[in-house]
Amino acid sequence: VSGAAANSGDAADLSSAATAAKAASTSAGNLPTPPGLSFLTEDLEDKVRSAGESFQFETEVTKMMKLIINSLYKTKEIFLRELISNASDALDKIRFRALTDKKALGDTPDLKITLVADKERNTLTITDSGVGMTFKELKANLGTIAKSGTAEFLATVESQKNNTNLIGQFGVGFYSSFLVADRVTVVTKNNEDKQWIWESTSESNFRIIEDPRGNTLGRGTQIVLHLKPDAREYLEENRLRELVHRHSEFVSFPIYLWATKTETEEVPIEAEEEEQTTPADEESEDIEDITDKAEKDAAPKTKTVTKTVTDWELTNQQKPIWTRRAKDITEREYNEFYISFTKDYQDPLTYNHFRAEGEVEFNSILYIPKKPSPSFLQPGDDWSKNIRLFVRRVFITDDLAGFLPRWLSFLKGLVDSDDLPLNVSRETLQQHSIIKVIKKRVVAKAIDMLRALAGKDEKKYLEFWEQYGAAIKLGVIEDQANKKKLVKLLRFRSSHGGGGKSGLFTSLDEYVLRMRKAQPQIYFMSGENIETMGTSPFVEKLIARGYEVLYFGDAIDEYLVNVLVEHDGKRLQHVGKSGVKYGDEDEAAKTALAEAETKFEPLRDYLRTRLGEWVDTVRVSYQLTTSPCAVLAGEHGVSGAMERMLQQQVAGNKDDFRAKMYLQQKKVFEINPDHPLILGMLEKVKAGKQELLDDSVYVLFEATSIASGFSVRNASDFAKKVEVVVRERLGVDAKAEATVNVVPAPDVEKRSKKSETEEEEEKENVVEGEGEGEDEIDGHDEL
Ligand SMILES: Nc1ncnc2c1ncn2[C@@H]1O[C@H](COP(=O)(O)OP(=O)(O)OP(=O)(O)O)[C@@H](O)[C@H]1O
Repeated sequence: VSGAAANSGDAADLSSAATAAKAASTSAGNLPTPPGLSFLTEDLEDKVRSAGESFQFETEVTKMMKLIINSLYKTKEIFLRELISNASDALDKIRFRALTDKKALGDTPDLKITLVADKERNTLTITDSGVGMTFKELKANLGTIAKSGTAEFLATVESQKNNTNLIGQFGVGFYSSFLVADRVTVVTKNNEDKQWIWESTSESNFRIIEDPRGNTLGRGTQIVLHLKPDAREYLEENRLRELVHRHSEFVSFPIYLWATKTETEEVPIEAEEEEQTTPADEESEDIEDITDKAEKDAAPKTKTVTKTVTDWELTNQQKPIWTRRAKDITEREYNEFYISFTKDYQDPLTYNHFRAEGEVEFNSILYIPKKPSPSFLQPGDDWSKNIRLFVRRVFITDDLAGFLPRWLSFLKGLVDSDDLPLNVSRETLQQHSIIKVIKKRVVAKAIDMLRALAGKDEKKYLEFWEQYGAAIKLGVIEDQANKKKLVKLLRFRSSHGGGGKSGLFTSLDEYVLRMRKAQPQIYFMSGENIETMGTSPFVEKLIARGYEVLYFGDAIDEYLVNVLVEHDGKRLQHVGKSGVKYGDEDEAAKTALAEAETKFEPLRDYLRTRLGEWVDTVRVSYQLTTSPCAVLAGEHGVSGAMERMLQQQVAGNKDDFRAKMYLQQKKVFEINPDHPLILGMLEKVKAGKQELLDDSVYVLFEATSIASGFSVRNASDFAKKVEVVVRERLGVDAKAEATVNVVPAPDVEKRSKKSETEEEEEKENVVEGEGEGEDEIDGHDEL
């Protein structure tokens, strides 16, 4: 091959380069060239470098490449999984197209992936007969980052430097080639275009040239990786075999490795060889002749020889795992399939493989990942690609927006339908009645899977609950049809079994089983953490009496109780809200309460007036034990946690009248008739000394509100009143003021006005300083 001719650049040279390439393709590298594949020659690659049109990578791509190289250097091997997965996607696309366009497969009907390692040239070549790329696609797909959300992803990963696991959760795609290669050449041929060559050395640009050889691929894409010195292991057949088994076993197209193997063969023994081994003494006796003849007949006519042959070796199974019988598949196979299918870095938490029969027939495997995606249940999360749809083993789409309800956005898997037509259009797919039935069945099966897990393996279910509990709660709120089943999957921390941090999880059914005789309500407390909920005065009393209280600590719980209302005929009752009933209140207790109400009437009157701005009901309660009083939300009011959420809502939208209305609801103030403080207050009121109580009552009310889970209304007022009360307690004059000794600041320093150049210089220094890292905080005036 003439390098000079190939480099000179006119049309005649291109055709000579093409002939040269074809010739070289018959003897490339150390192995015989695989039949049916042609490779780029070095001079043709030189040609691309010198004559190809140059393009800049999008900045995002350069960032992505750097990130991949810096964070995945320890798991370089994933490049092969990524490239095979791209090849498989491209094969899926052409297979799908061929469903409606018979000519799409043309002269390249074999759908396959091949791997060829060339030790001499130090290249690994991955070829597929997939859909290929047009010039436009090539330039866009391998030069920009088309996927929305990638910028966001880049920011997340960058903020968690070297978080290999995080980056592993996203397919890193084609750019992972640069983990092992310092130069990558891509040859591609799409039915709609000519064959193109793309080339890059991972710097800021890439080149594209029309392939001077014409169409050598038929259709598809060939990726040539020029391996870095430390990536030579990927030239070893064994290593490649092992990687395909580990990461790409379940790719549904055949993956062939061009490999050597030793074969043994029986070959006839040559004539001379035979002579050497046969005694031929012509002088011998007849009798000996006969023996010799017998020996000669018995002597082997063939021998075993071993020889090395090079051939395509099929490295993967391809029979889709979901079409096999569940009892023949090991857990390991399910897990490996999951990893290759989702590109997760760890095994799933659980899975369900089933065949639906009846109205519609389909196979499905559903998986629950161990950890949800970082954007799980966040605004903007997109889970439309979580379920892949196949029709009779043919991949149809992985874009099924609306297939899974939001609460199931963590579920991953596939559905392979026998009933949908193969040429179903992706656009109208969602409206297809069969899809609607499949959807329903999948949701039902997912619920079954969770119920089975909860019933079979409580520990694992709680592991699930810790990660996805909010999703189940969301399901109860949003999925009316499945609400009943989902309620059974709810778990809450409870005062049963110790409370506090060790508070065990319980289901509502278990709670109901433990309910006391005549107990009419399921008691719960809400708040930010279990410690404060567990020590609130309401909970305290209930626990002291032997009742169980559930702790609702998630923001979503506030919405949940609005929808849940009751379970098994028992109303859910916030213990910090008006309306708690025990069911054992007898006539005697009722009379005692009525008497106490009358006894405390003067104090109740006084409190209603003093706290009238915030409280509309003051009542006596025997529900308090050691606490003198408690603040509750009225029946239509909201808990402290909800109040804070609403406050934020109002801060963001001043016109949110509904939220404002809730916030304006007055509270219920309960007093403990057996508490000495309350009795003392009653005495003072009866003696007409209310003014002595004014500040203390206010302080008591605010402090009790805090203990009951609400926030203090006016912190500075509260602090002032606390001071008043403390002064009283210490006998310090209420009007005495602190001696203030104000030290005046030094005089203004005289400075001359800065020249413009000085100011510019200063600005530049500040900008430079900002770029130098977070530690460099010295010298900032504010600090
Ligand atoms: N072998 C191939 N044949 C055809 N097109 C390809 C091939 N490899 C890559 N592409 C195209 O280039 C695009 C970008 O590939 P890349 O691997 O970077 O991302 P991706 O495959 O879209 O996503 P992922 O991150 O899941 O791999 C692909 O979407 C596809 O359109």
